[in-house]
Amino acid sequence: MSVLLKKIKINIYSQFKRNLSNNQYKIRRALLYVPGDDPKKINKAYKLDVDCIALDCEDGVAANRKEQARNTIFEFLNNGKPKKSREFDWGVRINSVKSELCQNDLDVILTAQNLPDTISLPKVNDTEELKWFSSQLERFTALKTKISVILFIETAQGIMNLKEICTTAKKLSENRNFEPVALVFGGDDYLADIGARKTDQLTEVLYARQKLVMMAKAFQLQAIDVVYIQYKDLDGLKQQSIEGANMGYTGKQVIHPDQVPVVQEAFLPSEKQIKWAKDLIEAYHKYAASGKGAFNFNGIMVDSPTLKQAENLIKFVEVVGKDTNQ
Ligand SMILES: CC(C)(COP(=O)(O)OP(=O)(O)OC[C@H]1O[C@@H](n2cnc3c(N)ncnc32)[C@H](O)[C@@H]1OP(=O)(O)O)[C@@H](O)C(=O)NCCC(=O)NCCSC(=O)C[C@H](O)C(=O)O
Ligand SMILES: [Mg+2]
Repeated sequence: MSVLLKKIKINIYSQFKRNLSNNQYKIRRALLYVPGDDPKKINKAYKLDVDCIALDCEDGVAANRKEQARNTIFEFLNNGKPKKSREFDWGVRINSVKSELCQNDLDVILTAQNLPDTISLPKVNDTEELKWFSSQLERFTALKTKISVILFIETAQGIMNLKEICTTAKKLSENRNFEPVALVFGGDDYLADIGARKTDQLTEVLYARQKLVMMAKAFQLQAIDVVYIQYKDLDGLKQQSIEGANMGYTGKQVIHPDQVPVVQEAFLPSEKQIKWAKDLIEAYHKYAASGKGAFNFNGIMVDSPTLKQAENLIKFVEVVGKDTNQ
């Protein structure tokens, strides 16, 4: 970690702690899918420096291997969360409510000796599905503490009903044993659902991609961006990751180990951006003390929204630093 980054951490650590909604905040820059029926890939994922792993029962697993996947994941859960040099999110992606595989997945996953940190629920279409899912969770007495849930929005219905879905998730979590922590934009499923044709610029999903990030922020949830399936093209991945970060996304879905460092790096602000933010915050407070709300900062007008942007950036750096020792 650079000297600059260390200084920033020391100076404003207490401020960050106050600003975070709770100490459970986990960084989720890369969310790596690992096919649940493939022990070799699971062991490989356990050795990677990755923020977030989703042992997959859903689309990474063939229809005739679903049982194999949930039983393999059950064994890995029973063996316990692997020790890594830093904290990471140990999750399972189950099948969607509509698939009719969801209940079987939960029956196996939630009766393991060790529960995952997070359940990913794909293809959430409406609040009825969420109510059904949360009522299913009530059956598992092992759930003594709230389990984190990542909601996947990847259909036209899901995008249309997004506000109600988020409102219901938050409301249900007040009395039920789960906590919504993030929204994922399942761009590939969404494309298929609306019958769009994929372009490099993703203009065909722009509205949905922006709506998801806006709604996530409105409900204090993390926003996890589309998957980049050309997994050998790391330059293209970097470019799309930076684009997502610029839109307000805090992470991205990944499918291959080589994608992990590229994405995790792309979601970190650069040293130049960190210095800009730090200098701006200092200047803002200096000018504010002398009674100025807006001022010239290196040729741009700065006022409170710009201050907030700089603070967001520094807060993000702090959370990453705390979780990853970077
Ligand atoms: C895409 C792959 C099928 C490619 O697999 P493979 O040909 O085996 O790749 P490599 O030979 O380059 O692999 C090198 C080593 O890395 C291991 N590996 C590969 N992928 C993973 C992984 N995901 N996790 C852990 N380890 C992995 C290989 O075993 C090799 O290991 P070694 O031999 O020891 O060196 C494959 O990458 C893959 O299956 N990826 C996951 C696909 C998947 O999950 N798809 C569904 C998720 S995407 C999605 O859901 C989209 C979203 O919902 C939406 O709607 O948009
Ligand atoms: Mg999908």
